[in-house]
Amino acid sequence: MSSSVVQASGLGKQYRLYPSARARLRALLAGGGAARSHWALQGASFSLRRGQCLGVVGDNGAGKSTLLKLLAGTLAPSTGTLSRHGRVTAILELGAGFHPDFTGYENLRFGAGLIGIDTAQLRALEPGIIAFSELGEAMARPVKTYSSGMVVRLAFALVTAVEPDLLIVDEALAVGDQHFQKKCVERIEQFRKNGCTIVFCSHSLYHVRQLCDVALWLDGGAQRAFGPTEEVLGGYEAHVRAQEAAQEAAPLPGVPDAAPARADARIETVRVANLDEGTPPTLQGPDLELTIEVSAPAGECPSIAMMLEQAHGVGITSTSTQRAGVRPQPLGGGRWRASVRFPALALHTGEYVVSVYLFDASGLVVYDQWMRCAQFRHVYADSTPGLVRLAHEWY
Ligand SMILES: Nc1ncnc2c1ncn2[C@@H]1O[C@H](COP(=O)(O)OP(=O)(O)OP(=O)(O)O)[C@@H](O)[C@H]1O
Repeated sequence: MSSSVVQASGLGKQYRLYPSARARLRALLAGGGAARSHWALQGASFSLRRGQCLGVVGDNGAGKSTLLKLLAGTLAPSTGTLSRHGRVTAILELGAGFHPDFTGYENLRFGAGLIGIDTAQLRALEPGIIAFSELGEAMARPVKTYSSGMVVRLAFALVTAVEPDLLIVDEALAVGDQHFQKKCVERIEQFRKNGCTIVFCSHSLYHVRQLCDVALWLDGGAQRAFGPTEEVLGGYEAHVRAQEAAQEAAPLPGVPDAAPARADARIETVRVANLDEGTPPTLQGPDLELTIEVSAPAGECPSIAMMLEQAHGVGITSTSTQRAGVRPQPLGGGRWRASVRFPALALHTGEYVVSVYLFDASGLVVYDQWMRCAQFRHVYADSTPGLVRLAHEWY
């Protein structure tokens, strides 16, 4: 038997938007009408095994909540199929189903029935639920007298009283105080250790990195990527940076404009070693190695330089043969070659670009420049946040 707990195929949710409530009513009564169709989610396809933790990421309005509600069964899909195996518990809009005039005890009984806990089971579970919620005598008060944090505590304690096969968690946990958040995360972690499958939606990429082994990136309702967390978040972070830098491609700092191209002084080829066929290609292996061939005016040994920067972000480092005190290798006929290697490239997972420069012998005149001429993806196995791994020691 397959160990898949969730299997989604082509899952989509379409809403019909009407210009006014009156138009909506008219459409309901008479059929048709001027509805505009809006796809909150389209074509989500993935499967999750027992014990996997999925992080759902994306910009505001990307369709994350819609996907979680479909998985939880509180929304019906417009397209596609979804199969779920075992007990499903959703921590969505926590406490939204509580009745404000009922006491904590009454809401507990009422809520337990809704999530399939019968009276005998609740009797056994109730002391543990109340202890976890830390509500004590407040349980006898109407829920309308509770703070939002107290409502979340009661709801979380109830819905997690029985360990599910699939746990769906949205950002509701951000409501509680730090002490309670920690308890919630510990309980979720415990479930996970016991083999529970978890779907977790968050704007905090840090938490997605900490908790999830797979991630799904939604963009405008469409599934952009699904796979190992670090690979998906790398793509999503590049997208976020691209949006931030959308207006201008920042010029590289400190490099003057190139002189008009001359036939006898130009960059001929730039080659990055060990790239695969992807778009962008991924660097295979830990080293970044670049080989540059140029033409230079007769009798002049040029300086060859390169700059490495984030594809959508900051410059990282630059180096030149002149500064390094290295003479490019003469190939004859005014052609020169230089190679540079960054052993065990000390960058975290992300997309990077290389620009290459040809300077005169003094390193002052830019003969030619190939801006952002090679883009690649670098994958570093450890998912620590940040850009670069600096040498350091803890003591
Ligand atoms: N009931 C609804 N009727 C019409 N459109 C809706 C409805 N619910 C959501 N949408 C739309 O569907 C899209 C996806 O919404 P959703 O709430 O799933 O996004 P999200 O990724 O969870 O956003 P956020 O991060 O801001 O919570 C949005 O454009 C939203 O306006």
